[in-house]
Formats: sequence, C-alpha cells, structure tokens
Amino acid sequence: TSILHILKNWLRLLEDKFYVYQFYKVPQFNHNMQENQLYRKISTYLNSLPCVEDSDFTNLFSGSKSNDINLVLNANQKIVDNFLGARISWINEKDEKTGVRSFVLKIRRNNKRQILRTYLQHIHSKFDEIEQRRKEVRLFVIVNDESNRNGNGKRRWISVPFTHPATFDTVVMEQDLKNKVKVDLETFLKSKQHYNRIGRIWKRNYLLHGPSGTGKSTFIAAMANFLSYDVYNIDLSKVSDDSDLKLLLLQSTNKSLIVIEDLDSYLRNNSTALSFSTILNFMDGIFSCYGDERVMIFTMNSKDQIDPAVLRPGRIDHHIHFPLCDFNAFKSLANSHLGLKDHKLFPQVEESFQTGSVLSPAEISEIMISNRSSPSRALKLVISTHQSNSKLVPSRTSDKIEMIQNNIEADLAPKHPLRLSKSKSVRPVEESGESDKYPQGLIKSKSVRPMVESGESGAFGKESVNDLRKFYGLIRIKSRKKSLDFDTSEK
Ligand SMILES: Nc1ncnc2c1ncn2[C@@H]1O[C@H](COP(=O)(O)OP(=O)(O)OP(=O)(O)O)[C@@H](O)[C@H]1O
Ligand SMILES: [Mg+2]
Repeated sequence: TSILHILKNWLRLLEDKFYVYQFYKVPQFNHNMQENQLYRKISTYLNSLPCVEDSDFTNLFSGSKSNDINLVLNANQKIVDNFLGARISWINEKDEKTGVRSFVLKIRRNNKRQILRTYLQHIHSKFDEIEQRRKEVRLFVIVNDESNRNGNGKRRWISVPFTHPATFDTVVMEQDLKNKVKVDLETFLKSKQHYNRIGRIWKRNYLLHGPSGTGKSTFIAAMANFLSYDVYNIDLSKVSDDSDLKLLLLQSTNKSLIVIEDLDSYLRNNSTALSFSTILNFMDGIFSCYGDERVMIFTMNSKDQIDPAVLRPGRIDHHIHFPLCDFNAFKSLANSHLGLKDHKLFPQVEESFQTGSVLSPAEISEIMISNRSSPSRALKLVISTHQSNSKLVPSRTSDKIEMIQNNIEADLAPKHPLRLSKSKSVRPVEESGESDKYPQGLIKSKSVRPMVESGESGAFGKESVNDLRKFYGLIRIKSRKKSLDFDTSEK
C-alpha cells in the first residue's frame, strides 16, 4: 500500500510539471479581522469529503451525537477533490508566524474557465445541505392563541425538539420501496430549479395508507430525520375555518413536513370546519405558495370511499401502502427486536403466516418487546395467534392482544382445571357480550388476571401462577391497552 501511495504521488508530481496551474487563496479573516464566511463554508465542505480520510494527517473530534466522530483536516494538509472530471487540490495552510489559516485552491488553468464558478456554487449548496442536516428538527403542533383575547378562536404553533429515533434503517418495509422513497426525496431536494422551470410549487405529496399499527407515523418520523425538516402536525379538527388554515400555513417555514394524520376520518365524518374545496386547495399547495420546499404527508387507514379527486396525481404524488406483517417483515422485526437471524421455530412461524397476515408490525413488535428475555416464547405467541382461525381474529388491537392472552390461558387450561372453573364463575360469558365473536375457549378466563396480578395465588397453586407469570409480558400489554384496571399497589 505504501509503495502504491508513493508511486501515485510521484506520478502526480510528474503530471503537474506538464500543466499550468492557477491558485486561489481563501483566508480565514478579512482585512478587518472579521471571519470570512467563504472560509467557513469551504472548511465544512472539505471536511465532509470522504477523501479527508486519505489525507496524511487528520484530527478526530467527537460529534454532536454521542457516537459521532468528525474528521477535520490538519494544518498544511493537501486533499484532492474531483468535480465534473476535473481535479482540484486544496491545501489547508497555516502561517507559522501569525497562526492565520487559509485554504489554497489549485486548479489547472484550462479547467478554471469551465468549472470554477460552478464548483464554488456547488460548495455553497453542499454547505447549505450539511447545515440543514445538522440543524435540530422541531415538531410543531397547533394550540389556541391565548394572547388573542377577542381573537375568535385563532390558533398558533408551538414547538418542541423532535427526538423520535426512527430512521429508514429501523422502519420495517420492503427494501426496494424504501430505496425508492429515499431516491425520490433526494431528487426532490435537488429539484428547485426544475420545479421553477416548469412553473410548479416546489412540494411533494405522499399518502401513507394501511391498517393501524403498520408504521405510518413511524415512517413520517424517519422521513423527518432523513430530511432534517421540521414537522408541522395539522389537526384539522382544531382549525376553525379556511382563513385560520391559511394563517397557520403562513406561519410555517420552508423545508418542512406538513403532516395530516387520518385524513380519511376527517373526510368521512366531516369532523373539520374546513370545506372540501379548501382541503383540495391546501393539498395542491395553493395556500403554501408563500413558502417553498415542502413535503406534505397524509395518512389514511383505507383509501376506500375516498373521493378520487383527493387522490389524483399532483394532490398525491406518491402512494405508499403499509400492509400487515408478513413473514419477511416478521424476520426483520425478530432481528431488530430479539437479535434473531434464524431460529428453529422460524419454519413454523412461516407456515403460520400462510393463513394470511392478521397481526400488524406494532402488535408483533409489542409481543417481542414484552418477551425479549425469551425469544422462543415470543415466537410461540405469534404462531398460536396465527393458528387461531384467522376469521375469528378481531380487528381491534386491544381485542387481538386479549385473544392472544386467552389463547395462552386456553393452552394452560387442561393443566389447571381449578383455574378454569374459578374464572368461569367470576366472569360469566354473557357479561362480555362477545360470546358470538370468539369461541367459548377464548373468552373464558378474562377475570383470572386481577386475581393473579393482585397476588391472590392461593386459589390456583404455585405452578399455575408461575405459568401465568411467564406470560407477564402479555398481561402487561393488555393492561396497558386497557389503561390499567388496577392500581400499582395491588400489583
Ligand atoms: N413497519 C414498521 N417498522 C418498524 N416498527 C413498526 C412498524 N410498524 C409499526 N411499528 C411499531 O409499532 C408502533 C406503532 O406504529 P405506528 O404508530 O407508526 O403505526 P401507524 O400505522 O401510524 O398506526 P395508526 O394508523 O394507528 O396511527 C411503533 O412504535 C413502531 O415502533
Ligand atoms: Mg399513526
């Protein structure tokens, strides 16, 4: 490697003899000792180049995030950048006497005319891009404007730092689709001139649709983190009229994600004071033409019965479907949540998925989080849920979780006849009103939980209590869903 490096340097020196070069110096300070902004931009740009790693001497600094390490060029180091096929060298000069630094650009004379101007513009836009990524992302939500005493219910934004950890790497979805969205967003970021030329507002609209718990909101967070855009979450039920919406949009900034969750429910239930045409105009970006560079995201559980006008190209540029969990998604979740690349139960899990997906990634993710100490148990729970007749699987998450729990209790039932009879007497089937929805076995023991959780183990014997404790994870999910029936002291 060293020999190759030396040879390359020699070759370069030899090559240099055959060309005439022009030099440009960018000092750190101007004559009044004010910082030269161009120096700062060039420094940021050069330190972001991968070739910094190849320079002979580089400084390492910790970055803003705990695991980040930033590479910074040391004084008097040379790096070479390639731009439109031309080689441009930079030296980070430091005056030994004064300690003043400057960057010196070296470019072939014949390249200068063709590319220098474009190259400097390129540095400017790269710097903007890097700064944008470094910026703290904020989440804006709508509140009533208290200061507006006679303000007939006007709203305003308040913001908090947006700290959602989701990224495109953590969201489980088809890799091709994920890449497509990334490329689409990257192209969008670079397309200001294109949008101007064709006379369109520089915006892109996405529709994320699919059942509850399939990752739509998580995906929005990943997009915000990818773009480093602020998120403006518009709750349409809080917007009092058309002018209110316009005002709110006027107060939002460029480079932002405008999010409307559950648009279908607003449209179906008419639960907003806005007219249909206002919503369409808003989606067209007519109200947001005061700003630029917006990505609008709408989510829906289903596109059924939605007026096609809402979904037409231009209003929605990109439709992304979020399906229930299939086996591939399950494997990704098992890998990220349980650290499982493979498991002896995987073939069985795969088979259980063949009856059709009934669980959302959110539900599978909950099972895995609650049972992360025992991956086999988590996998068994997924299998047992799928094995129940998929037609009997309810659609509401809380009902599904309950059904999973009941399955486990049913599994335990033959071993603990006493428990069964006890539970039956405590909570009769008719009480639940669900007797025609699930088979008898699935609802029989709902009320066992309070007794076990409150520590009344005497009624069941140690073994059964231990068995139920094994599934404590699930009991926790359920009790969380039911917003805690019992107080903690009882627990
Ligand atoms: N595709 C996915 N990849 C990774 N995690 C997921 C995925 N889908 C759901 N989850 C997990 O499930 C939880 C709920 O997901 P999320 O809120 O994004 O669902 P949603 O589609 O927005 O649901 P809703 O329609 O009810 O708002 C999240 O905490 C997330 O961690
Ligand atoms: Mg959501």
